[in-house]
Amino acid sequence: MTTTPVIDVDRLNLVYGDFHAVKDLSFQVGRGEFYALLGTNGAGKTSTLEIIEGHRTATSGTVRVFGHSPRDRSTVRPRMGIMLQESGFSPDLTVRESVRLIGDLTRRTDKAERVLGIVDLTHKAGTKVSQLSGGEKRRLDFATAIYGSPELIFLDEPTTGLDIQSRDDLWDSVDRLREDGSTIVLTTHYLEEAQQRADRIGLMHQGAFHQEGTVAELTRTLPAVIRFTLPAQASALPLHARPDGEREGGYVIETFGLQKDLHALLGWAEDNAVELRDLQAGPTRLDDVFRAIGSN
Ligand SMILES: Nc1ncnc2c1ncn2[C@@H]1O[C@H](COP(=O)(O)OP(=O)(O)OP(=O)(O)O)[C@@H](O)[C@H]1O
Repeated sequence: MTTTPVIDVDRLNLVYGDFHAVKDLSFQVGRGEFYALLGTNGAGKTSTLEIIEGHRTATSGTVRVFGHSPRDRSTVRPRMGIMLQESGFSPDLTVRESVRLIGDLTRRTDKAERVLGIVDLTHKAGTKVSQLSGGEKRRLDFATAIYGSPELIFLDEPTTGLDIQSRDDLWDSVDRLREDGSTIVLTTHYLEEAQQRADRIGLMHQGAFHQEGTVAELTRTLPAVIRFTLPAQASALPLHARPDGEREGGYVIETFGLQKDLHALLGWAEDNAVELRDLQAGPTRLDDVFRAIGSN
């Protein structure tokens, strides 16, 4: 990376009592990057993010955000938007007051009406937080994170509890922020959201990286999969197909040469006048990379 990274984590360790939660973790996030920090439950993602966000002190190691210590709040906080897993808004404040409070805290300038419009909460501006639905609270969290269009935005499980339309709207807003140059750090258990958007993924397990890289780099460690169903009367099997186990008459081909094997399979079906039903073919999904964590 030629320019100073927005986030620079070097041999970070965090110990809770006698439990080593984050172990010698090092990674960087570049300006404008969309970085997803993913992992199994208890892997250490939240602990790591809390240190980067300045909410928690590391046991050892160095963390720099925009070249500064995250504990240097007055320098760093105005440049960060944070959407935590659980919002900490006072239930007695109205929606508008909550947004303005974050504005005061971060010393960013913006209009509450603008961000409330983005998350479709304009009509709730005068409503108390305690009277919002779960999804509306989540949208308020997002509105406060993007108030003043910060350079660096942390999204911790941003779409949990959101309906499809709200999810799409949220990702549209994130896309626009990225076009304007914002850096995004995402944690989520909805892996397809990360798979679709992240430039790079840090996949944590038991306090350390299991893998780090682009989606393509992570998924190419496992074979692509072709699935299909054969009619009962089919006598021979194509290529190295094996029974699916989950579907009667279903077969699976695992391959590191997807295009070549798919071509061969279609040729075999043509030559043998066999109809391949429910044919699906595609690269490994991030879910499969996750499932493989425990097995290697
Ligand atoms: N305050 C604490 N005191 C002691 N142990 C803690 C504390 N906070 C977290 N832990 C432990 O540290 C480990 C990492 O927790 P962390 O919340 O960072 O994981 P995570 O990757 O965010 O998990 P999840 O996906 O389940 O939210 C867990 O085993 C957790 O039980």
